[in-house]
Amino acid sequence: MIRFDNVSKVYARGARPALDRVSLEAERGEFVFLVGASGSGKSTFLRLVLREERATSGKVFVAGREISTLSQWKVPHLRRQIGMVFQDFRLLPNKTVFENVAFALQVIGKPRHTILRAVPETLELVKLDGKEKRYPHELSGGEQQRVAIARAFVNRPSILLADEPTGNLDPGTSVGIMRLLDRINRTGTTIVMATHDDEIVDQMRKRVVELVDGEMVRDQARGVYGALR
Ligand SMILES: Nc1ncnc2c1ncn2[C@@H]1O[C@H](COP(=O)(O)OP(=O)(O)OP(=O)(O)O)[C@@H](O)[C@H]1O
Repeated sequence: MIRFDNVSKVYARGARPALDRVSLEAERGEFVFLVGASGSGKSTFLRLVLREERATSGKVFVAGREISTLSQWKVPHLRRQIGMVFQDFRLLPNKTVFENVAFALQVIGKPRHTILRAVPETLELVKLDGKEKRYPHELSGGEQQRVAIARAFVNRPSILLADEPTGNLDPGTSVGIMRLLDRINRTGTTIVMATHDDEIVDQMRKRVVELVDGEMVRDQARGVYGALR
């Protein structure tokens, strides 16, 4: 589903690579934690999958296509297959819960009847049915993140990328968010989650990929946050 072949990313000439010869394959339906210190290259990895950046060298494959050479006009089609969740939720403050989720379908031209079916279904999945009419400021942080996840998933993408989705949440709320991501993963969605949350990584026992200064130093099945020594 996602494959990196010897991928490097250098942002400015002369600077050290943000990603350094990374090779990795994530199959359909896998759950991968990306861990590493601040600046180790986690967000760069996610941006390359989304084609927000292009690899300086190496090849990036997403859903069977080599995307580093994908022409710009095909990028929106690529992004429809990928949902993205952020630490800071990024909801539209002047839209209700329903409208925030519906908007993701409107911008890709889905018909009204699809929206009226898919949005309630997805809000039920994230357990926010009954709160459709609330505005983001009327929700807790955990609820806002559920809206953001509903928005990312409403189009049923094959890949969900999450950049520190529990970074602004307390431990109990984070566990709830992880249960939800786990449920989404079980529908066959490939998930790559960048995180600093050691407790969550240790609880979930999923594949762990660790980056240090852009290099992949560990790829561990059913892994933990810190390497076992
Ligand atoms: N747009 C950019 N231009 C230049 N350098 C960048 C850019 N984005 C990231 N970098 C550099 O690339 C390296 C990797 O950054 P990246 O954001 O991928 O790390 P990260 O692991 O996601 O960090 P964090 O955990 O703090 O989010 C860092 O040295 C950073 O300064």
